[in-house]
Amino acid sequence: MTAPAILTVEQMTAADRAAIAAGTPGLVLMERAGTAVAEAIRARFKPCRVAVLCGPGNNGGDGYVAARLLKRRGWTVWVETVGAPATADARAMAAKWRGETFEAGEAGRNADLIVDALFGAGLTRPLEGEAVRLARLSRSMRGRVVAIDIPSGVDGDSGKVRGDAAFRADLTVTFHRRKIGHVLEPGRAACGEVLVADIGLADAAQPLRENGPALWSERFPWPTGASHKHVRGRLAVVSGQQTQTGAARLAARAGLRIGAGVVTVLSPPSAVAVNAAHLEAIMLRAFDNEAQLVEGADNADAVVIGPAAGVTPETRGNLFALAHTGAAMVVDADALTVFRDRPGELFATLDRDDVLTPHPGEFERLFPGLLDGAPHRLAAAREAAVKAGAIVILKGADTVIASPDGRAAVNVEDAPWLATAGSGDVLAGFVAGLIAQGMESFEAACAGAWIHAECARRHGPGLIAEDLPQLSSAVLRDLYAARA
Ligand SMILES: NC(=O)C1=CN([C@@H]2O[C@H](COP(=O)(O)OP(=O)(O)OC[C@H]3O[C@@H](n4cnc5c(N)ncnc54)[C@H](OP(=O)(O)O)[C@@H]3O)[C@@H](O)[C@H]2O)[C@@H](O)CC1
Ligand SMILES: Nc1ncnc2c1ncn2[C@@H]1O[C@H](COP(=O)(O)OP(=O)(O)O)[C@@H](O)[C@H]1O
Ligand SMILES: [K+]
Repeated sequence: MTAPAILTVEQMTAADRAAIAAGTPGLVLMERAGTAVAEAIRARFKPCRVAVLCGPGNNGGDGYVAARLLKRRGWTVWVETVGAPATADARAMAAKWRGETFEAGEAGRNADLIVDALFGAGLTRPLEGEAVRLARLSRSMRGRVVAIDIPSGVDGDSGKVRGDAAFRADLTVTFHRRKIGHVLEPGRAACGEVLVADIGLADAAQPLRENGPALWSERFPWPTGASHKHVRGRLAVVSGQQTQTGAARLAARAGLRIGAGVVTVLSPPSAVAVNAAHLEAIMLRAFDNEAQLVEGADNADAVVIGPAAGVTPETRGNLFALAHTGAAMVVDADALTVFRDRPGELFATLDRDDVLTPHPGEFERLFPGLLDGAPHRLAAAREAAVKAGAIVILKGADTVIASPDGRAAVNVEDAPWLATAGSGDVLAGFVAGLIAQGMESFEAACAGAWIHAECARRHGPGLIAEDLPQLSSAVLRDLYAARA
């Protein structure tokens, strides 16, 4: 089982060319593409009046095919063009279309459903003129817009809108694999549901992967009959001061739930009483200086440092001290922010199996200008991983996980319920809990991020961070039942 790849436009074009070179004509690929679109529409909508908006390139070519096939099934269909067909394949498909054709804006009637076949991967400049008007119209047609390949105006390589207008679709039918523009915002939201249709192409090498069990489940660290708690993995979590202890406990609980055998909260003296009052299976050890912290983390396989740790010199010192213990570090929140003026010191301390878990604000503090300067957040995360020499989880609706060795994955399913205080602390605990059990750090980061989002999806509205560790049990049970 391999996780589905996510391609750049160039990789997609290469796959397309390879198929044509191997003997499948472009027209056959286009017929398959248009067929997939027509089938998807027939599966989701009742017969209605359809306007297929066809651009000059091969995206328009797919549109002519879909129009023909829907009309053959008795649907009322017309084509509205923005530019005459300009590629050989699009011209051939336009010639096979025998129905009504208008220049966009001249049909003089309204459709129940519009199919956006204006531009796909080949969009080279912002939408103009009539295309802009149609893109704006699509925004007011909720429930009635299908995009072919990608909503026109969205850049396939970044998810960004070229210029200031792009289509918004309810369903996007793309081919072979998702492209980056389907998974990164705002393109991701503009796509609506994404259906990936197989048109018989082969995969490219070293691509971005969809994050999901196929990527890591074969190497998930399940206990065996010979396991005992110390073998299962030891996790330590550094607590903040007296009034800031909840975040560390959330991380600790998450680590325990996800299977670490022994979890210890390492607490400054001021916070020992409050931590003690709230911990049961999780152990507690006080530390008053770096030496005691290292002693407390002795034998830990992984540590979490940062959640509500305090943006203080002590947090920096604690991180440096833990870096020498041999435990893999998951560095989150305050332990990221505290290096804002000296990120190089953090990077010099990290090993390649350490994990940084910044949200975009923390990312900007460590890698100033990188998010805005990079073509998209995947590229930013990849560059950050190389710079830091560690795994980077760039959090958000479209969470990206990147390794300095070039591997990268992205969460493709929505989990908006995670936008709640403390959920990031739980993520840090999940990831560290998996690393403690011996899972390789990139795969642990991917598994932690996917399980985190899956917990939220299963719970839905009303989720609070405290719910997440408990919710992981059902997700783990299903993964366990599905293991090979
Ligand atoms: N790859 C595959 O395997 C398969 C791909 N398939 C399909 O092909 C699609 C990609 O086709 P494509 O490369 O022809 O690009 P597409 O966007 O249709 O048109 C580019 C044309 O538009 C023009 N143009 C660009 N921007 C413009 C603007 N703002 N305003 C006006 N014009 C603009 C641009 O002109 P230029 O900039 O070059 O002057 C060029 O002439 C893909 O999305 C999928 O649907 C399937 O058939 C199955 C197999
Ligand atoms: N709209 C969203 N959709 C999916 N996940 C989200 C969304 N908003 C936030 N998240 C996730 O919620 C978590 C929030 O973490 P973080 O910002 O560190 O919050 P906190 O510090 O309160 O724990 C991250 O894992 C992030 O990816
Ligand atoms: K399109």
